[in-house]
Amino acid sequence: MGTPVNIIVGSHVWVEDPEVAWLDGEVTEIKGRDATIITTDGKTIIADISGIYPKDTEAPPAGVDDMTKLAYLHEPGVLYNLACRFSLNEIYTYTGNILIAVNPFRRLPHLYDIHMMEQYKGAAFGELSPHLFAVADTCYRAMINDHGSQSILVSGESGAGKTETTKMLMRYLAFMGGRSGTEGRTVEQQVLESNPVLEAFGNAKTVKNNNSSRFGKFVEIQFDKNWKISGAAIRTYLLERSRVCQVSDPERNYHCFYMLCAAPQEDVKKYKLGDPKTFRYLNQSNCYDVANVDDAKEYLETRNAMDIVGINQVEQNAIFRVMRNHATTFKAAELLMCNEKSLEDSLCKRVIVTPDGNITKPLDPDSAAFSRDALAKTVYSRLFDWIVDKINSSIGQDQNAACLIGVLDIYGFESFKINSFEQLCINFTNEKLQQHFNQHVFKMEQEEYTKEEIDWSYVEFVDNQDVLDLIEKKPGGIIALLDEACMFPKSTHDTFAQKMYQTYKAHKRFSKPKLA
Ligand SMILES: Nc1ncnc2c1ncn2[C@@H]1O[C@H](COP(=O)(O)OP(=O)(O)OP(=O)(O)O)[C@@H](O)[C@H]1O
Repeated sequence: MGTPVNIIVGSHVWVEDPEVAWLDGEVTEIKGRDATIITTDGKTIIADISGIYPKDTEAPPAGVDDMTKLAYLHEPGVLYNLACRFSLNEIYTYTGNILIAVNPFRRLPHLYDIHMMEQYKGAAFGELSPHLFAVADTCYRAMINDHGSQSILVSGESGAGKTETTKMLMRYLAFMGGRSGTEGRTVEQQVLESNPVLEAFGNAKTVKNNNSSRFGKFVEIQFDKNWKISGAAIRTYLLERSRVCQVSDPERNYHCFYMLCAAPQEDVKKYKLGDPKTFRYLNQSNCYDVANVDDAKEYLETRNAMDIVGINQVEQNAIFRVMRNHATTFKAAELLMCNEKSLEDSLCKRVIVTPDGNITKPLDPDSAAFSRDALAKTVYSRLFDWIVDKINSSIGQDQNAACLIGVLDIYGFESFKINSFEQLCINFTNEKLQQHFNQHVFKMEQEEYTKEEIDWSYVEFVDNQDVLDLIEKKPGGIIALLDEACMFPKSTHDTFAQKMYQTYKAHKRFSKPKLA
């Protein structure tokens, strides 16, 4: 995007650098497609002319508060602008009506206090410094003025600050639409207070974030005809199930397991607990503690938060009993309140149905371990859904709500050394969101330009419809192929991979890995 410019000898440019991403410098020579650049820090770099970008030498040193004010809107220009602002503690920057937040990794309480909220209340968008309160305020006013529901999408990679941002957005909406002087706990208080419970069961320490949300969340705040909050609902998506049985160093399983192991003595006895190092699902990683987190204290706080969101003592007991089902089948059966023999049989034996009757066959240890893990994952994810349902019924929904504001806090794109079905789902979701974004920002903008007969040929963007088709098309997409493969008893990972290589041989969005 931006105005195309010719790069000539003497141009100030950005050139890619493997260590610091981009370096700025001056072009001293151009031979064919090769440009020689002397960087500001004295390096000489020869780069292909298509990979260098013009630098705006007249840009203000403090950066600009809206990227649309940049002379050149390209990656190095955007990053440099964010860096200039960040060095002055300005963590927010606009791109039109989109807000970019850079994680400060330290508390900035003055940014979010009540005085700040007062300032943004009713201020026109862009009038004050970029801030998430401005986004929430615009959203609230748009709901009132257009009488229409609104939503805010919070996206970014793990650790970028999505959950913190979501919490602040909710605080602002509660500030605008909350009811004062109501008896008991208000809807908005309950929504905010449900965070510690959801985080105990849905968050874990990962490489990137000590408190990483391992699920997506859509919080719907409902408003009545006086534009006061009248109900709320929390919907969750894609809880990472594999973490329940598989954790690699230096990550942890879900926080609640470590909290439970650090519970007071009477609870430790009741749930037959012990040192986390003695549990298979916890000891696959050497990480048991998180810096500045006291699991014993968190346990008590979580129980307290459960009281607040309406999960009673009997239910809390049941939750912790179910969670603590991974040891021997004897303890698991007792805690799950089921018959020990039936549980053992269902994990260690397989029933084959034949015309002459059923044959029961013992499973080999690997297959039995697979059944055990499958049970643990299913139980945990159902428990999580149950907790979310419980919170929702305790908060209460307003069936007659006039409008709602939704805040979506969902995983960003993920690419690990080993990626599973979970990453496929997460990345597919993000492709969908990307398309929605494209449609919203670019396609609508182009229509506006066409209507006003303005040339928009320079507004380029990559349409990802072909990526979506590759994954979701019925029939022929990857999900459809996988569905089919799951129905063949003889399918293996390998036969499925071969099928994909063959089907998508010529697809430009699909490539076969070089190593098997
Ligand atoms: N606005 C902020 N002010 C101060 N600290 C912040 C802010 N945003 C994020 N942080 C810090 O960064 C950490 C990670 O942020 P957060 O958990 O919101 O990331 P996330 O994008 O939701 O990550 P994940 O996808 O892994 O859940 C927080 O625990 C907090 O310490």
